[in-house]
Amino acid sequence: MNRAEKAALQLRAVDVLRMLKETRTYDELAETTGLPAGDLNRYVNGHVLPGTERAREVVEDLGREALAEELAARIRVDDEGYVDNSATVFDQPFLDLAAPVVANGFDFERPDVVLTAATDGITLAAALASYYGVRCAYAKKSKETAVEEFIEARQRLQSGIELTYYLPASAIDPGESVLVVDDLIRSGETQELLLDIVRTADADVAGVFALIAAGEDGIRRARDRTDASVGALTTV
Ligand SMILES: O=P(O)(O)OC[C@H]1O[C@H](OP(=O)(O)OP(=O)(O)O)[C@H](O)[C@@H]1O
Ligand SMILES: Nc1ncnc2[nH]cnc12
Repeated sequence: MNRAEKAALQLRAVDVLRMLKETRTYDELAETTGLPAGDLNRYVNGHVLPGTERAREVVEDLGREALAEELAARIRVDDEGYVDNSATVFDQPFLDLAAPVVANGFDFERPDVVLTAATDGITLAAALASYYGVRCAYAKKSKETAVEEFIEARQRLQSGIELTYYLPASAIDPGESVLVVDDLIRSGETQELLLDIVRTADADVAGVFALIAAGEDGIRRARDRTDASVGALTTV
C-alpha cells in the first residue's frame, strides 16, 4: 500500500467510526469496536488517525457487521414480507458511508461501471460509483427520449407480466467490468435482467451486490448466472 492508499484507508475508518458514533456513546462505541474510548474520541474528532491495521479492521470486519446491524435497524418488513427500505435508499450520506465498507468487505473486482435498475437502486449505485470514481448507469422500464440505441433485456415474470429494462447502449463498452447492484433482491429476476444486459454489452461482471436479500432465492439465482462474487449485506 502506498502512502495515499494508507491515508485513504485511515480516513475511511474515521468515516465508519463517525457513522457508528451517531447512535452510540463513546463507551458503547468502545464495546462495539473493542478499541479504547479515549482513542475513539481522538479518531472521531479528527485529532489522530487510526493506524493502518486498526483502520483495516474497522473498515473490513467491524464495518461490515456494524453496517449490517445499522441497515437492519432501518428496515421495516410488513406482514406479507414486503420491505420498506425508504429510510435507507433516501439517505444518501448513509449510503456514501456504506460504500467503502461494501467495496472492501466483499470480494468484488474493481469495476469500470456500477449498474442498477431504476428506481430504488440508484442512490446505492451512485454512492458506490462515486467511491470507486467510476460511472453509474441505470436501466429503466421505459426508453429514455432522444437516445437512439438501447440494450434491452426482457423476461416474463412468475406473475406472467413481461418486464423489459432498457439501457442506453453507450452506457457500457465491450470489455468493461460492471458491478451490478440493487437495494433489494428477492426473486433475483431484476438482477438476472441486469446480468443479461452486461452480457449483451460484451462486458464482464465484477460482482453482484444487494443491500437487502429478502430470502435466499435471489442470491442463489444470481450465483447460478455468474462466477463473480455475489453478496448481500443483510438478509430478512
Ligand atoms: O429480486 P426481484 O424480485 O427482482 O426484486 C427486487 C427489485 O424490486 C424492487 O424494484 P421494483 O421493481 O419494485 O422497482 P422500483 O425500484 O422502481 O420500486 C427493488 O428495487 C429491486 O430492483
Ligand atoms: N419492497 C419489496 N419488498 C419485498 N419484495 C419486493 N419485490 C419488489 N419490491 C419489494
